[in-house]
Amino acid sequence: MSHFPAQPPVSEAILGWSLYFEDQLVSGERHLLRMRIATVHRTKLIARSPSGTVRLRLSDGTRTSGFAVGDWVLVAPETHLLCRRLDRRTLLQRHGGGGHVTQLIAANVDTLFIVTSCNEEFSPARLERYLALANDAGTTPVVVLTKIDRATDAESFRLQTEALQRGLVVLMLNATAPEAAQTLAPWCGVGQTAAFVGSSGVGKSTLLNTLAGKSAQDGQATGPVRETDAKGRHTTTSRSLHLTETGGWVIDTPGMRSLNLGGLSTGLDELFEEIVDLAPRCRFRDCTHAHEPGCAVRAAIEAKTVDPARLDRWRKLCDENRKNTAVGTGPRGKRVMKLPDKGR
Ligand SMILES: Nc1nc2c(ncn2[C@@H]2O[C@H](COP(=O)(O)OP(=O)(O)OP(=O)(O)O)[C@@H](O)[C@H]2O)c(=O)[nH]1
Ligand SMILES: [Zn+2]
Repeated sequence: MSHFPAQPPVSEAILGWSLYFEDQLVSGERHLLRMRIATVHRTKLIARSPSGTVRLRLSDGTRTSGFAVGDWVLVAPETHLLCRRLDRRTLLQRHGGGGHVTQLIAANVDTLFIVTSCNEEFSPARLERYLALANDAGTTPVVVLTKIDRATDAESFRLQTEALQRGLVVLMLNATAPEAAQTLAPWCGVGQTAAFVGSSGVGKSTLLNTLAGKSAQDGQATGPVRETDAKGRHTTTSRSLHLTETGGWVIDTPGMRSLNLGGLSTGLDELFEEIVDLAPRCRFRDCTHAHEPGCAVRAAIEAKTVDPARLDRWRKLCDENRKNTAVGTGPRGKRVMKLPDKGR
């Protein structure tokens, strides 16, 4: 029924299999095939196995929305029936906003390449959202600054980016140059998985094609499956897993325009460490760093060791996260807060 272009055979190690997943197998599961979800559609799941790509058979009632690109699954050898999803090492997920639906972006991702350009597209506030997402998912964020060939002040973009999180790796490149693959190669080694996020036009597809050794014609521009949305428009909705020339995997994440934060645990603390670290030195344990005497954060702002804009954005993101973490029900304007449903 479905036809797929021939895929080169790969080993399980290249596919990203590790002890973390091996340890989850129970007796009676060793004969099952181990595959990684390559694309998630509304009614079907496509998986990558060491020998190629297959469409999985799903038992009645299986909802594809519970799976993410990059997931490891166990599959019956002959029938290709999906038996079980293994626990994820990392999970990138997006909050729907308004407190409701969480959308799975990708699973078992080691590195999140956050792509932005050295031009007016650059926004510290947007980068912080992606960083919080990466931190919370357990993935390593790497910011990729593109279009350095068109910028006269690329260095200032690098400095601004490095100030966003302690120890943050920032790469600078021209996405259209072949050397770009070399710059990203340390995060794309055998068995490693990376995902790309960023606004439209920053160079994600260009980088993905370079890493996967594809030309623009057979690459990402024509790669994703197009589906028709509710308004009859064609939108690129599917994320997919691509093998890189260095033995790693990259996942593109089309259609991520806005990024609402919600349900985060430690992601924001890691991002705003310079502020969080100071709080225990404030006179009051519940200091809001707004007007209280003896506030260590305000003192640091006075001393110019903390950027006041960071304090503002930290507050805003914490508020947003808090608001979206509890699900609002009841009529508008009179919100009854309740905790998110169990087992989601
Ligand atoms: N000069 C230069 N052009 C670039 C660079 N990065 C991307 N471009 C160009 O910018 C345009 C958009 O790049 P894409 O790779 O399609 O951007 P994208 O992030 O995949 O965008 P979407 O598919 O809309 O999400 C293309 O014409 C690229 O050739 C760069 O570093 N330097
Ligand atoms: Zn304070």
